[in-house]
Amino acid sequence: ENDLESEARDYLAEIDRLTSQKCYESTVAEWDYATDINTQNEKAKLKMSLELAKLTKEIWTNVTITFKERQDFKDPDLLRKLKKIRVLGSAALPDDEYKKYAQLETSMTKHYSTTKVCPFETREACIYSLEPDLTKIMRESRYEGALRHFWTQWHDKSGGPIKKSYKQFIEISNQAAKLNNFNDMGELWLTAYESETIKDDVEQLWQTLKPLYQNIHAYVRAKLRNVYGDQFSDDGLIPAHLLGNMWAQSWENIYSLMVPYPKKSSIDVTQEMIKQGYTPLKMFQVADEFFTSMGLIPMPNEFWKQSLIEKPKNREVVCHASAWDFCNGKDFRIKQCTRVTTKDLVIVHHEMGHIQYQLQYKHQPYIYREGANPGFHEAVGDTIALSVITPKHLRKIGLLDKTVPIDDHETSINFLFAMALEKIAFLPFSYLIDKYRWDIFDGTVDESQYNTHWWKLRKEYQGIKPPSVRTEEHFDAGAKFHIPANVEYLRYFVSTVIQFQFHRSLCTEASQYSPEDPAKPLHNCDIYGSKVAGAKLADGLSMGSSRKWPEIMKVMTGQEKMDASAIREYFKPLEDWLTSVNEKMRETPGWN
Ligand SMILES: O=C(CCC(O)(O)[C@H](Cc1ccccc1)NC(=O)c1ccccc1)N[C@@H](Cc1c[nH]c2ccccc12)C(=O)O
Ligand SMILES: [Zn+2]
Repeated sequence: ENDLESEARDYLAEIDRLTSQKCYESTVAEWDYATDINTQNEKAKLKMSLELAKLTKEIWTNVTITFKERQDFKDPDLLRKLKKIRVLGSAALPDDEYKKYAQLETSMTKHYSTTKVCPFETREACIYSLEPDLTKIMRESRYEGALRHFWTQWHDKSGGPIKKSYKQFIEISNQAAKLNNFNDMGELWLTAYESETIKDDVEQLWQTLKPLYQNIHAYVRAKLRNVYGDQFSDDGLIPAHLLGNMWAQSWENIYSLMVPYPKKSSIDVTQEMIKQGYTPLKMFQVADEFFTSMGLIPMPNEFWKQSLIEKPKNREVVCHASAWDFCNGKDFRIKQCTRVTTKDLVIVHHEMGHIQYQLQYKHQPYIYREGANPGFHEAVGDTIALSVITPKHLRKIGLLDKTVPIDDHETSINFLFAMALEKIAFLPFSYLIDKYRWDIFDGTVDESQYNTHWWKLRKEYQGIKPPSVRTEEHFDAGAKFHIPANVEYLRYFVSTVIQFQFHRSLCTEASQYSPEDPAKPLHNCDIYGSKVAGAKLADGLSMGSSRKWPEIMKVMTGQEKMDASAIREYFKPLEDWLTSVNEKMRETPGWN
């Protein structure tokens, strides 16, 4: 066998040890900063981040010089590892450029995480935070003036001030991409999907699901017009501040304004959770118990000791939820400013899904300790949450009264409608975030058009409009965490589609669903306690990114492709109901 090949294998093993140690130190510094935003922690974080970048670049240099494109290497696994190491990302930048890049990203995220806004119709101090204050107001308030005030305050104060930084950040990002032999950073991001056709595949999925979205949009528009009549004109658009969410990305919070069958149950168990004295810790324990009921890995002791699951009172933190792998196979944490709500119970499962994935692949070499593609990582927790949120499961854990009927048609429509407000409404949003950034990265749009382009896409894909006049003084995309924090977003669109494929496959495995059996519809499936479903999920997750994702998709679902058949099957009863109801209301789907 080629002795250079065995030398390469030994070097890669050495990389594992070197990188894991530096990764641990850098992640600790990152955690200390994210859970206590101050100058000292910021400096330490930036210092460690630069050191990790230097090490990564050193390894890349050795690999590319010593083992440059060796066609004679036979071992496919070795070739896969070398190919992955070659994509350096921002670490390709020269030190001073890298420092600027890291500093910009840190300061934009700090700005987002610490922005405060002023109260409505009172003279109180301007100390309202996004979490929990504005999130609660956008969820609960039905007072249009207040919704408009807090929407405008947040967008003006969080986005506008970082516009210049973002422009610089884009430029340095593209420099990094070019150093990796890509045209722009958008292209580099897409390499994570290892597919020539990912953009076309996503566009195709969107075209398939767009009619269902437009049906939901038409129904919601009609119902909101009944409540906020004067806000509506005949342009067919929905004002963005009326959808129960600061970014109009998921609409489940306005369910109570438009329940299809009001006499039947709903899946908003927030009141019941409060009544039963639920705490954030209890929510995490309930989630952990779901995973272990399927034979999956329990959260380790470190997790319970080190996680930060409530917003501290005495210091600034990055409240946007995240799940952390400290690269040493032992230390895993979640940081979440948890509130006792149904939505946060779903988010707890979402975050714990990330940790479960990290636990499942922790034995993999460092280079493979990631999702099969970024969408897989986002889909794990959401797939579990699809079972948790069913009336059947909520009953099992005592959050839905046993006497409440759950198998009749009306209850199903109520449930599917609530799920569509979360999942279907989310599709155009999760698609346009990166379409927007691809257009900036590839130069289609420059900073003089940042806000115009944002609202062009928001209208075209979501059929929404801003509640107040927006100009190029503003930077409304910057009001969404993932833009200042520079987190790729296509992963959530991919996740929304594939989580239903995972759900259908695991439900079949758990004999909770069969296409022929009308008594076992997909939306009623709860895989809780199914060891066979757990084993199938673990098989896929434990592979990390050691194989191309279609191979792992096949292990988990029997098919290799992303396809919309599962999500369409899940929502089919609702789609039929919506079509007929919209016709009766003479509500024509779509907008011009
Ligand atoms: O952003 C999140 C959750 C945060 C996260 O878990 O995805 C987090 C984002 C993040 C990435 C990088 C740095 C900081 C934050 N991702 C992770 O923690 C994570 C962990 C391991 C691997 C990959 C990502 N959700 C999206 C939308 C979303 C998708 N599914 C959901 C379910 C419930 C609630 C929201 C969502 C949002 O809020 O717009
Ligand atoms: Zn996530």
